[in-house]
Amino acid sequence: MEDLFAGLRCRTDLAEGAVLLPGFAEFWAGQLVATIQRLSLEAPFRVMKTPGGRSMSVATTSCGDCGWYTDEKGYRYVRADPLTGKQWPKMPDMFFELASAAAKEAGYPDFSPSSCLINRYEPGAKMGLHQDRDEDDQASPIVSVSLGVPARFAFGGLLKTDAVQRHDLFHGDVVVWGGISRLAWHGVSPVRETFHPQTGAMRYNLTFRAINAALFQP
Ligand SMILES: O=C(O)CCC(=O)C(=O)O
Ligand SMILES: [Fe+2]
Repeated sequence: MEDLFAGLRCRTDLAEGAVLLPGFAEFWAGQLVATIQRLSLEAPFRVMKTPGGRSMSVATTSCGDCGWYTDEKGYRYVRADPLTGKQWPKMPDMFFELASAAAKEAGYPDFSPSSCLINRYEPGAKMGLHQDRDEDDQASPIVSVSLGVPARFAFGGLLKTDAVQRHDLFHGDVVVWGGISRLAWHGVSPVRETFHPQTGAMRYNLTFRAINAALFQP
């Protein structure tokens, strides 16, 4: 479903340091989707396993200096893709510029992302409430871009038990959280079966993070 109302939905402060920017990536969105397809030829989408052995419901890949990874060895960033043995694809300039611009708009003018996790949600896929805490640089914010079919995003506080607010995220929406909200709990409800002209039944999410790649294993 096209988001016909992006222009009517307003910038929304979710918490101190956290903001929803409706439609911020709309101008780039078509090209972002095409670029994801190209990147996935080099570093294919795959379903990763949690350290406890459970399959994630999203399929993922990465680009940039390092990529987030999970398997029986734990959650971590790796400089080479364990599936192909090759470096992750370089982060496209357009990705970097979009993420930096969104961070600047949200009040983080110095954000320099080094890793972009690409999540692909098919109908029914979800992401349980979690914190993004595997990054060495927690002074930098997280920039999260939604593409394709909509999803219901939950954004809570610093404690798992804190109340969550829920927002529908549409094609081109961006959420940024950092500062004292950097470790806020967040998650995505199961994606409904619906259609988007650019992605079919899929939702994609780009999650930009600043990592000091030199600290991470090959
Ligand atoms: O898909 C989303 O909107 C959020 C993804 C996320 O939180 C993550 O990859 O850590
Ligand atoms: Fe996350």
